[in-house]
Amino acid sequence: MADEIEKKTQFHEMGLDNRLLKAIAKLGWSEPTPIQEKAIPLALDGKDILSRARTGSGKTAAFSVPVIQQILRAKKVLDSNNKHDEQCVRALIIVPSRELSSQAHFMMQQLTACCSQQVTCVDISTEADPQLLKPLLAVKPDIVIGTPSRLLAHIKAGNLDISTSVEWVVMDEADLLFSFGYENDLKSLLAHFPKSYQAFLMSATFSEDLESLKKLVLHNPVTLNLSESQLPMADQLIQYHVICDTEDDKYLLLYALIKLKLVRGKSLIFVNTVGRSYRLKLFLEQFSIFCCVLNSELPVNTRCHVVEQFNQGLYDYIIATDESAVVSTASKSTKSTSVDEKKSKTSGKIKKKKSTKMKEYGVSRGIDFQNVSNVINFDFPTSLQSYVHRVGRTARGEQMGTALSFVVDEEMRVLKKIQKQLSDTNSEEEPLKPYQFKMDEIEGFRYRCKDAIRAVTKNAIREARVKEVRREMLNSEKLKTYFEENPHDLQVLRHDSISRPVKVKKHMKNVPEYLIPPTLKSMYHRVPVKAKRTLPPPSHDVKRDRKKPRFGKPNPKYKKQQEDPLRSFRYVKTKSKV
Ligand SMILES: Nc1ncnc2c1ncn2[C@@H]1O[C@H](COP(=O)(O)OP(=O)(O)OP(=O)(O)O)[C@@H](O)[C@H]1O
Repeated sequence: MADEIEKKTQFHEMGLDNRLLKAIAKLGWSEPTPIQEKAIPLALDGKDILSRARTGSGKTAAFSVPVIQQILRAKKVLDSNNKHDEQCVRALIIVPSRELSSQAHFMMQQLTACCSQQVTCVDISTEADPQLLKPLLAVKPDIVIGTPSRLLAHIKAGNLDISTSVEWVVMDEADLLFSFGYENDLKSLLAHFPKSYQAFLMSATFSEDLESLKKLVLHNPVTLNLSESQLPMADQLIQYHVICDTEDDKYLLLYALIKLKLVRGKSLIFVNTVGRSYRLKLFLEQFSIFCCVLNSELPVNTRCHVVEQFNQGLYDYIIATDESAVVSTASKSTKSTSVDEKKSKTSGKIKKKKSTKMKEYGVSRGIDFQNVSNVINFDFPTSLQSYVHRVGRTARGEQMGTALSFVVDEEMRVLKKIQKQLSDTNSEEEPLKPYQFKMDEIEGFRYRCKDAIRAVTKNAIREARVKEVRREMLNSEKLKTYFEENPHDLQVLRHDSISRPVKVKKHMKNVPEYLIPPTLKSMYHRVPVKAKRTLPPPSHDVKRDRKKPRFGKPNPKYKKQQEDPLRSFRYVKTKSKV
């Protein structure tokens, strides 16, 4: 029987260079993920690949490993022929956003840690001015990573020539390249490609855009469409939904879950609009629950900074806005109603607005937030795609994760739809299990909660948004010289940014004993009170806290799960309101 079980190909059986194997070992990866196991050998065999694998399944390394391996191999051949001086750009990694560019660069750096002298890599999305990166490109790094527009800008500026030397082209998050509005840039870029090259298209979803790209870029490709589910299995990712009677109940529940330490570890909280992200941030801050916001309004520098700080453990909570879902629904309904159609035909403005929004599609999409224990859908997403991408920010790689969705009456229809779309035909269980929580047990919190909701006025939200802009100005490289010459302006700006739109209420930081529900008392006191927040705080490491299962194989020794209140919560198999 055991012989029948197909043996998994390990990294060391793929013919990889020792330096690469050493780097993989350093990352603590004991075995390849399914997409890596399939894609790496095919790529090393010279095949073009179109690959779809679920979010968080290790696609970045699935193309990075073979690219590095082939560069090492090519260099070995050159060395043996004494052609040491033939340095050139050999691989292009094309990504749809600057965040993803620096992420792919970071992964490349980690994988080339033991051969960084031999394989060089540059991320050209860091600087807007092509001239600033000219010296870095002049030495012809082996791998160049960037967005289509930045690559094109450097080609046009004469800093980069890809017409003869490039042997490997990768398009990561390929389906987004078109929806981010890069179609024309991509087509122009293609005109600079050499006649023959090996190409990989990586994506978490198959779409029409991907089909178009496939025709443009790939030659006779192998299609890898991993038939795994869109999200990790229930032993790695546990999904709950909780029905809230009113909008205020969402605030009450989140506040109580965090304060009662039922939500532990780093969490991403998703809302549907930018305004709501500031509203929630200001609400939570009154209870000394500090978090940062991530939305498409923020400049890309700030967004990268937020992700960096979160990954370093400076914050435990990010409130992310995922307008993509709202926008795509809006565009669909525009198509389906004749009245709206007329409107969009007559009003060029509407169309324009839509396309800029599409460019901003999902600021969190594809981002590898590190060690996220929980994804909380404060607002329920409006499509399956959006749900999958949000929830895919947790339980990444081999880690465990929990997704908890708050649902009010108006969101019930979408919940029902997503339950159906995600359900396993062999099981009667709903994928998003009902999270049993007795709201009346936290009634005592309601008075404080109402008070805090009231304090978040429209003015306070506007001030919070302005504050972000001020902060951006303070961090701006471009304004540095101006502030050096005008120190008074800098002082005023600094002073302004200290004030808070809504006051932190110190007495609301702690939960008095009488508010703790009797059923939760023992659990509440078992969890050690966090050390006073100083920067950097002790980051909550999921790896440390939770024994992880290997890919596809749950770890039987996994015990700590029972200690995490969210994961160990028992759900009752009664039908929810859905
Ligand atoms: N073989 C492996 N073993 C364990 N962890 C891995 C392995 N390969 C990658 N990882 C980790 O898994 C996480 C997710 O990887 P990656 O960002 O490449 O996923 P992805 O498939 O590109 O996701 P998305 O579609 O959301 O961008 C990363 O933190 C990475 O370090």
